[in-house]
Amino acid sequence: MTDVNAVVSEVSKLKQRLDQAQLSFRDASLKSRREIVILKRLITRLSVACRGIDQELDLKLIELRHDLEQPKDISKLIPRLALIERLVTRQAALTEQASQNLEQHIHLSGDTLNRVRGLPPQLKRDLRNILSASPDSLSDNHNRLIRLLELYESAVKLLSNSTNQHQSNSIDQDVLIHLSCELQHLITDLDFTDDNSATLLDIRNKLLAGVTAERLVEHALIILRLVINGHHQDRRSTQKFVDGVHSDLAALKKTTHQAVDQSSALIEQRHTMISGVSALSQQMKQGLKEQENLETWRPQLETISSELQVLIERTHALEKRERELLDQLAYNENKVITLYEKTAEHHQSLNNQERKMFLDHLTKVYNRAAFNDRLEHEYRRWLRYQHPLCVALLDVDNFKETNVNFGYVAGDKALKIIARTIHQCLDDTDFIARFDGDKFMVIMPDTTEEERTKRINTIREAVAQLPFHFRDQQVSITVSIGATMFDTNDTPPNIIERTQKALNTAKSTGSNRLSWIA
Ligand SMILES: Nc1nc2c(ncn2[C@@H]2O[C@H](COP(=O)(O)OP(=O)(O)OP(=O)(O)O)[C@@H](O)[C@H]2O)c(=O)[nH]1
Repeated sequence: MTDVNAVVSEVSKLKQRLDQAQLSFRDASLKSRREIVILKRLITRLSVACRGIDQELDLKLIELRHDLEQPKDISKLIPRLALIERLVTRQAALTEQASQNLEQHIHLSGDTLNRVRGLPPQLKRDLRNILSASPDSLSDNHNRLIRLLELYESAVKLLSNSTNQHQSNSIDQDVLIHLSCELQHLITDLDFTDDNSATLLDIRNKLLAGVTAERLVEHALIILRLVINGHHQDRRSTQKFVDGVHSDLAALKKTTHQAVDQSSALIEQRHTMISGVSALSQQMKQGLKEQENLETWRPQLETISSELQVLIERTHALEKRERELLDQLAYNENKVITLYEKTAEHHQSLNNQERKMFLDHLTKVYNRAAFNDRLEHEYRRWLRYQHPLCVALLDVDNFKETNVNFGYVAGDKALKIIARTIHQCLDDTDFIARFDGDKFMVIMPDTTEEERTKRINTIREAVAQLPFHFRDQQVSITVSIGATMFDTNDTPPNIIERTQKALNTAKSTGSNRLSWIA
């Protein structure tokens, strides 16, 4: 019994242990399933987090996820997990390295940007903040990098804006100076003798002193208005003149026509009268031949006499009308003479206007248009005769200073005196023109080398000796000269260019110099 009881108790213990073992197995298997779920979730998250960083790691994670879905012995996956662990560890090292590189690049690029000039202070402050921050993670560095890129973008925009603005400003400035010079030339070519001369002088002086773009446009508009008004005035006065001539001619035509009609009528009447006189004379002749007794002839004679009397009276009337006709013709002749004088005057004033178009209004020497004409003319003569033909360009030295120190009115005065002095040093066959601003061109045809060199040097010395007095100061003004001769294939444009080159050489060696380019 005891054995049986012992066996029973043993069995019961065994059963309890079996139950316990079963319970623990169930627990373990439950735990294991939970752990597999957690592992799966972890691996899925890891795949998502690491996707694209390392291809091998991506592949291994995909395989592991696939295996985890299979009813396999988990322990078999341990080598795979170990491999993934190695790959992840390797990737961590690589990421650390990349992070350090990124950090270095951020500092390098930041320093480069910091050295760029002209950036606004706020941008520099932001940049310093980025560079001084200590990043805790790769994503910190990513954020810094993004911020740095934003600063670069702002800097590039700012700099390209200011470059464009600078370029467009400098282009505007060049265009402005060019337009201002053109406008000055235009003013110089306008008529300075009419009511607008004060306005034109005022504008020219302002342009010389330098103007803004808005002012330039305003001045250009004023000049345009003056030119249009002048044109209208010219048109009106020409119209008036032509209307006057036209109505005078119409009146002349009418009176001349009447005179012609009257002359024809007078001729006819005279013809009738002559026929009458000749008939009476015939009657008298006949009577003298046939009549023997005067007393019987008397009544007939008295008729002839009274008819003659009538004819005489008609002749007087005819003479009176002829005199009137002559008066009318004399009046017409006077009218024609007056008309001729009027048109001759008009012709003269047109000629004067044309002459003025070729004169420089300030210095009263010829202007550039006249110079171009004359140079062309002399060039054609030179082509034909091959005589020595010298052209020289004279430029007042440092003339800007004269304007700046003593004002434009003093500058104008100096230009006038210099032009006159150059003119006085020249021969009658020479030619002088104001070429541009403070530059004069001289053409000397048919001179020997000695003559032209002497003449040019005389001009140079004469100008240098001019006693200018501005604001109680004795001022010395000099000119530099570039000269050349027409040769072989030369044409007017390249001669002008060569005088300019010669002048530049003269100027490069100082003031009051002469330079020749053969
Ligand atoms: N008073 C006055 N000045 C003029 C006239 N036309 C041009 N100018 C001035 O003449 C000066 C010419 O200057 P530049 O020829 O460029 O220079 P510069 O001072 O003479 O110097 P260099 O020619 O190098 O010796 C400018 O200041 C013009 O404004 C004018 O009709 N009257």
